[in-house]
Amino acid sequence: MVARRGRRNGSAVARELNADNAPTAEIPAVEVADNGEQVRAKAIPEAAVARLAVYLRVLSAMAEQGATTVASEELAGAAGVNSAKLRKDLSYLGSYGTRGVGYEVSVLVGQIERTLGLTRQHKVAVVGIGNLGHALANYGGFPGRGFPVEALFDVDPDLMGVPVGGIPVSHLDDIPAVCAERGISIGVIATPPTAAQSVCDRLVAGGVQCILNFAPVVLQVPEQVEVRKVDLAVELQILSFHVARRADNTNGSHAVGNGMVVR
Ligand SMILES: NC(=O)c1ccc[n+]([C@@H]2O[C@H](COP(=O)([O-])OP(=O)(O)OC[C@H]3O[C@@H](n4cnc5c(N)ncnc54)[C@H](O)[C@@H]3O)[C@@H](O)[C@H]2O)c1
Repeated sequence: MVARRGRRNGSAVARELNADNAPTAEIPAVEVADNGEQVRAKAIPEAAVARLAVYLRVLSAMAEQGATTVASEELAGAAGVNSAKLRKDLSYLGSYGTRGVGYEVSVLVGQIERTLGLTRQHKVAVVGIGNLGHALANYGGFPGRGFPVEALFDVDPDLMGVPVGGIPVSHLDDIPAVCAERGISIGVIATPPTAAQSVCDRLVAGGVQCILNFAPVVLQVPEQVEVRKVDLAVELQILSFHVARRADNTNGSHAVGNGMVVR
């Protein structure tokens, strides 16, 4: 992950957080002390934060199937990481498991949810209801993970009032009022790049604290607003790099038997 900063209107900064996982970026974890106060705990590397989200998905599926405990090897295998990395990641939460038993699924789910700030719902608005926006608005998997889509915006007159995934599309100009009224905390930008900055400004004016940006453009935001940029082309380029590296026979994957590897 790369954080870029730039100046805007004097004190405001441009901040763009890319979706790749450079090992240096760290996120301070927040813990709840015995007296209920939130205290800063150990910083967690950005890449580990991304893996925590994967562990949570796997653990939630295990809990649904009735599992109460899980061995680190089993959780690591299901999450596609090696168990040393898993144990290191969970140690950031102060979770070390019990020898011979492993981790208590419900306890670990609670710890990861608290660390990722998932103990409350984050309402999402999607702006730009074209190909990508339609897919995101129709995707049923977000609400169950704590991210209900509660508002949709576009400028296309043909889309105004039309429900997509059950939510009627509103006009771009209504972003600040609707976001403030519905308590939207995450804005997803799926507009053409030329429109992305003005969309972003409206989301920020509506009190949105986090932006997930699919448009291929760097956004200027106030310091307190978090931006993540999603670029599938970059992911494909990273895959291409690994394929090229494998062709050179220099990759460092760990064999775990039967020719399979975990990463
Ligand atoms: N990051 C990725 O991996 C990835 C993948 C696919 C697309 N994209 C990007 O996502 C964006 C959307 O792609 P798409 O294929 O859905 O495009 P699309 O043309 O199908 O949809 C864009 C939508 O944005 C709306 N729009 C235009 N100006 C607007 C404005 N000012 N305010 C609100 N809405 C506005 C249009 O009416 C349209 O409905 C593009 O920027 C594209 O480059 C990124």
